[in-house]
Amino acid sequence: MGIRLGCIADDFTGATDLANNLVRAGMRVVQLIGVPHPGAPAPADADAVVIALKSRTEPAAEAVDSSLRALSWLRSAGAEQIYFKYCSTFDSTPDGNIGPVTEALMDALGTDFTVATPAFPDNGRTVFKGHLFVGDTLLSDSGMRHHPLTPMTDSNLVSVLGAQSTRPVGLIDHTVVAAGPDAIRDRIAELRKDGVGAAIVDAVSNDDLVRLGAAVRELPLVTAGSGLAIGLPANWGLRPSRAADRLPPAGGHAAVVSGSVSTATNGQVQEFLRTGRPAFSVDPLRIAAGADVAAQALAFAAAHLAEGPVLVYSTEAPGAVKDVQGRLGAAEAGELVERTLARVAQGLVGLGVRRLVVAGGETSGAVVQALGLTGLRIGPQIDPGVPWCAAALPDGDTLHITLKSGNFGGPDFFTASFAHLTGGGRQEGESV
Ligand SMILES: Nc1ncnc2c1ncn2[C@@H]1O[C@H](COP(=O)(O)OP(=O)(O)O)[C@@H](O)[C@H]1O
Ligand SMILES: O=C(O)[C@@H](O)C(=O)COP(=O)(O)O
Repeated sequence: MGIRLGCIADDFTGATDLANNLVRAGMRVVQLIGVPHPGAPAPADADAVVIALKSRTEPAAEAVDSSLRALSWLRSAGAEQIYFKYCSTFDSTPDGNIGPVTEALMDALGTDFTVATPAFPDNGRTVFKGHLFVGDTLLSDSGMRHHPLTPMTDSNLVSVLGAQSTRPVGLIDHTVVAAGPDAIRDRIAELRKDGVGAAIVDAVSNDDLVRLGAAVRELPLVTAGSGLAIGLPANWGLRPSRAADRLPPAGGHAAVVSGSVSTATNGQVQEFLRTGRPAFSVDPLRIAAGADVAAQALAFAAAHLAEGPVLVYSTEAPGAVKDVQGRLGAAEAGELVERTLARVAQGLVGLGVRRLVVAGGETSGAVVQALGLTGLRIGPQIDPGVPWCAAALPDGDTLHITLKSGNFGGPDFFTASFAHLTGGGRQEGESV
């Protein structure tokens, strides 16, 4: 039998976030890094496969191409329904990539309608009357308005998605969602008749997502943040279970690599620094000036790894990031930092790090690719949306890794996360 749910995630932290929610809702999930070769067999015993792409900030045509290749592989693996996962803060630009990828997947699947909701109430993302809230504030008032690559300045998702789509975008509002799956199905039929291609769906609670999950059972394509995942496994008779989240015991040194400039990550870096633990700051302007910052970071790490987790970070507050972008260009600065942090991660593994926290979706993509990881096994949840994972390094050794979405995780995530791993991982002298 093939897989049931085939998922395409537009970044790597988003992929583990989705896999985590599916596992918790009872699915056996395999996460693959990038699109497998066309003939590669589907993993045995998986209910869902999540293909992690780094397509969120690619040019739209490239994002469409990689998403369609992922779709083609997932269909050949037997997927009965496709889930396009994007960020719970709807990270995108007027050029895409949520709209273009959604429409390309719809065309390839021969479907005229899909739903769109980034709601993830467990992490404070709710959608009401089509407007996205991050905690108590509108998206456009949240830290996301300063995002270096995908600044979000409009909270009205009907207009945000509309600007990226050729088809009309509609709304399934909360009165309908609250009325249950039949009411949602009726509204979908109505919107379809009006020629609407995609509808933003309100959801302010997990119950809303469960109702939506039941209502979209027959849709070939759903698009969402990771929240909708809690409502889908039940469509195949699956129930929540903790059996799927056990990982092998962890060992080796611990380190954190942070290229996220999100508000929550800034707080986590500040908290780590406040505790006086070893931390190395990566300055993009020094990289641009030709300094071998990766080598310097690794020399620092080598001297401090025995003390406990070492942090290497480029995380800065919005003002400093804007300044760097003004001098180097936003894309260029991003790439420069990602390349450096990926080299740092490679070097850290060379120094014996086997428990690695990576913060930021783009950063995670660069790190995971540089480490040559091809798949992740999903382990226990640290905070909503963030699980520990285990991966085989190219030499066969096991690396425990967590890919932390920028705005997820508690203030002490960079130390508290390590306590969620079992095994004799702690090093002598380590103070976590
Ligand atoms: N100090 C910095 N100045 C400019 N750009 C930076 C800086 N630090 C990180 N970046 C870049 O900003 C982007 C952050 O994106 P990401 O890793 O997805 O995390 P997040 O979305 O949480 O901010 C990456 O491309 C990263 O390389
Ligand atoms: O849905 C989410 O918020 C996350 O899964 C996610 O995709 C976050 O991306 P980054 O903020 O770039 O880590």
